[in-house]
Amino acid sequence: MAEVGNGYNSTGTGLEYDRDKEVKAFDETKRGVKGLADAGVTKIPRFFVEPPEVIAGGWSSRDDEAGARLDIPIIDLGGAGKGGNRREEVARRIGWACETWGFFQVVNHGIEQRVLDGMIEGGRRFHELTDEEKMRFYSRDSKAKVRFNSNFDLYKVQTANWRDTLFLDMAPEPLDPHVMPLACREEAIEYWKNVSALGNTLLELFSEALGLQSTYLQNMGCGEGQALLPHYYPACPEPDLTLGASKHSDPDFFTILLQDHIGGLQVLHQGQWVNVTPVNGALVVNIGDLLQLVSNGRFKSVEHRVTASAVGPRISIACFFISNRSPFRVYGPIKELLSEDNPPIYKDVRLHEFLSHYNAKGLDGRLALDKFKLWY
Ligand SMILES: O=C(O)CCC(=O)C(=O)O
Ligand SMILES: [Fe+2]
Repeated sequence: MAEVGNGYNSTGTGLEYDRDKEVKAFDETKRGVKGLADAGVTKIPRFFVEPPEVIAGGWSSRDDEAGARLDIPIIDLGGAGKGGNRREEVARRIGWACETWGFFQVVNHGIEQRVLDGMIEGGRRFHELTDEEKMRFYSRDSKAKVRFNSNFDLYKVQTANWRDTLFLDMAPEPLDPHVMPLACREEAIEYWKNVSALGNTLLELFSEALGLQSTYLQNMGCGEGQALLPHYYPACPEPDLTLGASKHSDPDFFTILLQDHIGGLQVLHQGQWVNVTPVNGALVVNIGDLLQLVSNGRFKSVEHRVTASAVGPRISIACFFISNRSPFRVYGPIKELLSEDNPPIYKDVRLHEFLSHYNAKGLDGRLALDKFKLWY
């Protein structure tokens, strides 16, 4: 049967379309999605086309019952430093946000606007390098501490995302600045110093919100590893057919995200997609699967996605807070949080077991943590 258009049902079994070959050819250009956008494609390749039901239902902000626009909580961190007059109140509010939304934005976080703007511009500069300069960093080797690619899970997933990413593994081993692209080196180092300090403050606040000693989560190594990911979402010629990032939850303890003014990030809240409206100067914080696991399900790792847009490029910088990657380190529900009324719902799991599960599946939107649930 002849294949029509670029519909999802064109699965690559037809004579005219060899999906694997097309995916490989795309990868081998080492130009990423930006290469397609720059070439002026008016139709996106079929392996980017999502089934319509995957895209449906989420283009606008959800309204609450009173008709007001619903958005994730915004938390003012002013006065929330150690000994600050708002510390307790802020810890409580963060605890509430982590239990109900798994996502919130922070303002008055102490990182200068200049540093935020510099990081966005650095990310832009990297992705807008000439193909030749950028290609030198193209790699799918997850051991490479600096790597650029499009769709880290390109060969594992059904449908690719309209996005390119630079990965910078900043910690626990310090990253040699000389291996970082000059286009964003200074900006990334400065932003990372600031964002890792904010990460430490958040870990203290998360600990306090859980009723634990301030240093509890830090002592568990929750923020020892940090990866900085400048993402680039080019303008898309057919934004209704694909996504910038598929529905997923983050396989880390938590993430701090800096986004530009374009928007497109959506959070799944009570079964509906809620837009995360860009707020100038704010940072988005979300709980990852490992914090859901160690908090025994109290903090929620919530699924999110990024829509594609005809307007772009959109730039965002994710900072993943992971552990020190010692493969045999075991994470499980924190004993102090457990009781007869709150028995463990997750198993203790070795980090390598946890991560290999994620590496095998890519961003596929399934609730990965369920695999580590205890059977009752
Ligand atoms: O770009 C965004 O807004 C979200 C990125 C994201 O979800 C991720 O890096 O895990
Ligand atoms: Fe994410």
